Amino acid sequence: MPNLTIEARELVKRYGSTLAVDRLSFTVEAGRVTGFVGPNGAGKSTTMRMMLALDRPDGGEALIGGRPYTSYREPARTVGALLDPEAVHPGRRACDHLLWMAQYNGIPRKRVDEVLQIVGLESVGRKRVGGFSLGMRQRLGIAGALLGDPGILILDEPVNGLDPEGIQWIRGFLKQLAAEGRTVLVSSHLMSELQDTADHLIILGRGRLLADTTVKELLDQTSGDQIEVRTTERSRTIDALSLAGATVAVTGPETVTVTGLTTERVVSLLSAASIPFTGIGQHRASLEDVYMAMTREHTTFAAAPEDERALA
Ligand SMILES: Nc1ncnc2c1ncn2[C@@H]1O[C@H](COP(=O)(O)OP(=O)(O)OP(=O)(O)O)[C@@H](O)[C@H]1O
Repeated sequence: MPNLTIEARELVKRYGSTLAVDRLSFTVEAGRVTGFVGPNGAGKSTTMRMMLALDRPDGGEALIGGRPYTSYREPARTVGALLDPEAVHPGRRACDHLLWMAQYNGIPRKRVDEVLQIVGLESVGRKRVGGFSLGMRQRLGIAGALLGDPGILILDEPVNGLDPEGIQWIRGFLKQLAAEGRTVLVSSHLMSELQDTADHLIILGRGRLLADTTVKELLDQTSGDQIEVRTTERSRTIDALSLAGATVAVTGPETVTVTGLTTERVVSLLSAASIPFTGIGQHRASLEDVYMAMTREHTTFAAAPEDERALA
C-alpha cells in the first residue's frame, strides 16, 4: 500500500511581522474527506502552498506520502492540487490548458478528454477559458488536479463560487474520491460548506491548530448537557434557573439554553415558580455554532505581530 498521508510537522511561516502559520502539526489520512477550516486569514492557503513547495516554511516541514513534494520526479501522479482557479490564461481553450499541463507532467493526451468528462466540461472543452463562469473554472481546476490520477488531492476552497447544483456535484465527487481510497484535503472558511461532506476536520485559527477531530466527536463534545427551553417569560426563567446554579444563555426571542441542570430539575423549578414554557429538550449545537464559538477569538483577518502575541 502506498503512503497517501499528508503531514504537517511543526510548520511555521512568517510574512514580515505576520505569523501566518504557527507550529502547525497534523496528519491527513487516506480514504476520507478532511475539511481544512478556519476564518479568512487563518493560514489555510499558506499551509497548502507549503505542502506543494510553492512557499518555503520558516520552520518545520510538510510531507506528501512521507516525502517532501520536491523529492517527486512526477509529482502530478502523486498529488493533484487546485489552488487558484483564476490562474488560467483567459485566451486559452480549456483542452489546450490541460494538454499543456499533461505534456509538462508526462501524462498521455487521452487523459485530457477523460478528466474533462469526469468534471462535466466535455461539451465546452474547446471553448476559451475567458468565457467560463467561476464555477466552470473551478471544475477546470479540478480536472487539472486529476490529470495524473493522483492518490492525494489538495483543494483550496473548491466550493467557492459554485451554484447549488455545482455544490451538490462537488460534495458527491469529493466523497467518491475518498471512497476510492484517496486522500482528500479540502479547505473552506465556512463550516456549512463542509459539514455534510467532511468526515474529519482540521480547524485553524490565526495559524494555530484549534481542533483535529471527527465531525461527530466535535458535535458530541460540545453539545454536552445543554437544555433548550422555549418560553415567553425569558427573564423570569433566567432568574429562577440562575438562582439554582445554572448558566443560562439567551439563544432566541423565546428560547434560552441552560447548562448545569437536568431536564427534570428545570421542569420542577419552572413549575414551582409558575413560569409557563411551551417546550423543553436537549439542545444540539450545530457544527456552525461549535465552529463560531471555537474561532470567535481568531477571526481577525491579520494575525497579530509576534511581539504583541508575546505580551498577550
Ligand atoms: N504573500 C503574502 N505576503 C504577505 N502576507 C501574506 C501572504 N500570503 C498570506 N499572507 C498573510 O498570512 C495570513 C494567512 O493567510 P492565508 O491566505 O494563508 O489564510 P487563509 O486561511 O487561506 O485565508 P482565506 O480563507 O482568506 O483564503 C494572513 O494574515 C495573510 O494576510
